[in-house]
Amino acid sequence: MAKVKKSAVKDRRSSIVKISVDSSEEDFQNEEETMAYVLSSMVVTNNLKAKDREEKSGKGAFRALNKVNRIRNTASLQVQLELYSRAIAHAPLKSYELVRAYTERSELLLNQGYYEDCSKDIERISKIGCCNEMKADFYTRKAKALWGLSPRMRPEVEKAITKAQCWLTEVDEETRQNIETSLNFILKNYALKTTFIQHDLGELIPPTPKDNSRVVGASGSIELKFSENFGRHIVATKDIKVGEVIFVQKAYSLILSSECWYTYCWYCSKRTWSSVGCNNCVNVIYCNESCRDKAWAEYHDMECDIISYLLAMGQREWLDLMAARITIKAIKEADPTEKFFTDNVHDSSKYSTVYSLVHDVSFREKSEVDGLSISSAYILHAFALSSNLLGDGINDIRDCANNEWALFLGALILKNIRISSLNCFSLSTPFIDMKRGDLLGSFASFFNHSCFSNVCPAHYGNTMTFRASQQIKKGAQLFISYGSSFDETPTLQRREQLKDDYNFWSSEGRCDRNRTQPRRCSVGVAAQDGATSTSGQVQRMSVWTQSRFLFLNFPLLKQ
Ligand SMILES: C[S@@+](CC[C@H](N)C(=O)[O-])C[C@H]1O[C@@H](n2cnc3c(N)ncnc32)[C@H](O)[C@@H]1O
Repeated sequence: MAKVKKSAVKDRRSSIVKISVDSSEEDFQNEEETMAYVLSSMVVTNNLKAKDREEKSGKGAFRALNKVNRIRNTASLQVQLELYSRAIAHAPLKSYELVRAYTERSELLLNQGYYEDCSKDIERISKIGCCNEMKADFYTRKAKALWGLSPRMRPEVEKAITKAQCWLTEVDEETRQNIETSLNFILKNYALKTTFIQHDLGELIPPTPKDNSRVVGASGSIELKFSENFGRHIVATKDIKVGEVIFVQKAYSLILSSECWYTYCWYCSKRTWSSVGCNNCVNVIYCNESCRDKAWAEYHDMECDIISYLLAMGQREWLDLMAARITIKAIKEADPTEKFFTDNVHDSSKYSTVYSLVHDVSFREKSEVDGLSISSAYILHAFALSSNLLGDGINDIRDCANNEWALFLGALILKNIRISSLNCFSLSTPFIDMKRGDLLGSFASFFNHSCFSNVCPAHYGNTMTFRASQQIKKGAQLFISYGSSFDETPTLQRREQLKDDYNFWSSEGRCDRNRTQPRRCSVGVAAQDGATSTSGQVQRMSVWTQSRFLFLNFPLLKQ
């Protein structure tokens, strides 16, 4: 589970509205009362206008293009590709700047052996169309990329070469000679560079269990229970073997970390080298047109402007974006008060299941609790500015305090930000020790914590998977670990952290025992069982490493 950074909610940089909230004397009954208080406490210094958010412009695209040209000889490939993605996101649709950004990026991708990605960019350029002087160069690059894809593309390569030759009349003498040399070289002996292989770990995602009649995506070996001590929790209905798939679901919502905004897809979270931008805003990129269209249909049609306004206000935290996204999805589903089992079935793709998640943050530090309320006011402000959800009547954000519908929406946002702060999972990146985002999935949030967890989460793209990392006896509770470095954290510190972040004093199983010896992790157990092993003894791996290891090795376990 991700922990909310306390500094993040305290440090608000916005100069648009200033809010000072001291709710210590107040006793709010519900989220609406809290929002009414916060909204009426706002001091508006400068109401945000439509022109204040960043819009697509040739200038914005050029800024990124010029930068990449300045640092070309020193910057890494990744930095250059990120700048091209920025340029593409900022360039107006069908503009010269967009064609230039795709052209330069396709050249870079070609030189690096990313033939498939290069071909995608070439396809996009041909859809927009480029000027006649660029066409000879364009078809030459196309010929190289096609040949790089497969020697079987030879007929298409030759077609592209013929087209390139046709357009040679449009270029100056020096360029013509260069292109001709290049074309002759392709025809005779164009030496293929090694093709860059992109690992798609999607094939390692286990099949989704279908044998639980009450929980979509869950195995029939588990059920949801409730007790005073643990609240809702998951219990084994039969013996579960190491490696067994417990639960697979598409995350209800996924927000990328800000450092990944122009390198990973905003919809599926996969790394992208040939991104496309949103047709409207400059803030998001997708790995392809299909992810862009799905995001637009599911939430980005509303979210697009809201993110732009939030960024203009200086609100860049994942938690703010997560709460806005969930609220939008709830509005689109339009039945946020449904019970969390609809027709007796828990379906994690429905907002009603998110609505029921734990959201009581009253045990947290007051500044943090107030920070969440203030963030919600900013998000509501962005909703009011960017959509007609609140009608035309809201000129000043303080008006929301007296508007019934605005208060309802504000309360929903506050609830969602609280839910997000208590229930999200970190999304790590295979092979790199880097957090690339945060995920929310409703049923996934019913796993309680144990420092000796028996279930291992591993998320790929926007799919969340949970497998047994130890044998689990019928009747036993299933636990995950809420901390990624708990293996190295002394018991008292671990327990205090859990108390601060989640309000329980961990006493389950052996949580209270001090760890002086590194414990043998469950992969080691699997290895001993003879299922798979690299070294036979895998010890003392962090939970993060363990989950990655499990994720990569379980397909072997199945054999
Ligand atoms: C993400 S929720 C887990 C599901 C939760 N039990 C429920 O009823 O929805 C996290 C909350 O569960 C409870 N919890 C998690 N692990 C626990 C444990 N080992 N002992 C007691 N309570 C625990 C805490 O109240 C914590 O804030």
